[in-house]
Amino acid sequence: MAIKPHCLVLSFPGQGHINPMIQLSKLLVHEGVKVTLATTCFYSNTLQNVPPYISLESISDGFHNGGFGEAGTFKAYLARFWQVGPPSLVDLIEKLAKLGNPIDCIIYDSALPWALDVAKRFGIVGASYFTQNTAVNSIYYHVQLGKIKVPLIESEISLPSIPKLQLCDMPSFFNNCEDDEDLAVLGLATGQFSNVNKADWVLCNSFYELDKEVADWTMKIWPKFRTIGPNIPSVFLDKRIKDDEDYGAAAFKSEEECMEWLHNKPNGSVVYASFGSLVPLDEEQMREIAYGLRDSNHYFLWVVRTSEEIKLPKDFAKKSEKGLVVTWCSQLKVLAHESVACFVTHCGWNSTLETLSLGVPTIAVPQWSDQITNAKYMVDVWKVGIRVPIDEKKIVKSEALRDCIKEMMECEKGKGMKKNAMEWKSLALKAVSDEGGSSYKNMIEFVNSLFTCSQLEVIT
Ligand SMILES: O=c1ccn([C@@H]2O[C@H](COP(=O)(O)OP(=O)(O)O[C@H]3O[C@H](CO)[C@@H](O)[C@H](O)[C@H]3O)[C@@H](O)[C@H]2O)c(=O)[nH]1
Repeated sequence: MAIKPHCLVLSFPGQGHINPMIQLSKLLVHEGVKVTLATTCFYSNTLQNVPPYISLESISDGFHNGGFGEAGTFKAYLARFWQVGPPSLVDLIEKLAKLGNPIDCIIYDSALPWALDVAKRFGIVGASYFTQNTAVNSIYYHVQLGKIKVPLIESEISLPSIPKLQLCDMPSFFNNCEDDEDLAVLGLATGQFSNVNKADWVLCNSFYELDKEVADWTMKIWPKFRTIGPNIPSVFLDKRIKDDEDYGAAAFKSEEECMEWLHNKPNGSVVYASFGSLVPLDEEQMREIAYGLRDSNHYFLWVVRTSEEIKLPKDFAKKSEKGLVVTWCSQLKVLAHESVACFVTHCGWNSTLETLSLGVPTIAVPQWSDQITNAKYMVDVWKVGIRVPIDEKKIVKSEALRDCIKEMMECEKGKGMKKNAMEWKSLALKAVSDEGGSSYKNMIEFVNSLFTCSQLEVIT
């Protein structure tokens, strides 16, 4: 007879959220926990290849035919979701209980704080899961407390356990929060902390060694704060989960042919560029990136999502002697490929953890939100990257990008950053290793607590 706790893992609809949460789900299953993964109805229908051992369920956000797109604005989307989501989550929990599948714990995306109230209503464990950097979380927490104001008046800010940050290193909203949409996203970011002090656990997709000071500080605020990352497919780090080489939750289709293109390039010769799943670039920025990559005269592989392709300059070939543009790729396989030398990145938190875990130095072109602060850490704290300067219109010019690529690929500075990135790779691996790694120990502590929680299902 075996006893398995049952976790409901609830993700905000978005690639940057579902990727680490599905990875967390796989780890839980590997440690003997039963997992149901849930996200919104529309988003769950777009997911491809969720592993069969994870049940997929959905809740309503009020927009069954098109998620954000149908809502028109992000503000309207969140308002409706916050109204419809909680009762829909209640229905799901009741449905699973009726089917003989009661939930023992909800691990909810910290962006959905109302899920904790639902967990409390059912008397089950509520664990908040943060998909962003601990330092960024601390910044938003201080906004929630009213200790930092937006927009920021000071030019520099000092927070406990974080290096002094200039205004230009703070999440984008501190500089530019003029419209309702930015305010809605800022509200989402600070709302993560509205009730987190009541959470039974506060989990974070990071690892202790990456930022010990802020992790120690956070543990003083929330004693049940634990770093359990990097939550990336196992093949690229600890290899504990067999054949786990893909998140399995892509809403985009990967163009696998780019792997063949990479195989034919010399080791350490290719610049990989991607701006994640969400942020649109404006046409001028797209043109400057295109020419910067081209003029570097190095091989480049660039991900331009289908919705962005229209903005490519008319004279820019998607396939040329030096370059290849694809609409999506298996980013981890690309970063792990020996021909890839560096990563031109928007510094989304998943891309940041992935590049550190695979020892690839970065050329930072942050766009928005937490990406700005992640870039600061890449350059000044972890020392794995160069940030491309912006002009007075906040555009990265092609010459600036070209020069940074040349510096990374052709100068001693680039070699130093590669060395540092390889050291982070080794620390990330140690953190998830089952031989006493910090994230591994934290994960086991959390899982063990689930095995002792009250509403356990007995499986014969
Ligand atoms: O061709 C591609 C491009 C991306 N990815 C994956 O898509 C994810 C992208 O995530 P991330 O790098 O975090 O970027 P966003 O999609 O932009 O993520 C959003 O969510 C993140 C987590 O909250 C935030 O840090 C970002 O600022 C926010 O834009 C990563 O796992 C990538 O490996 C691919 O698999 N193939």
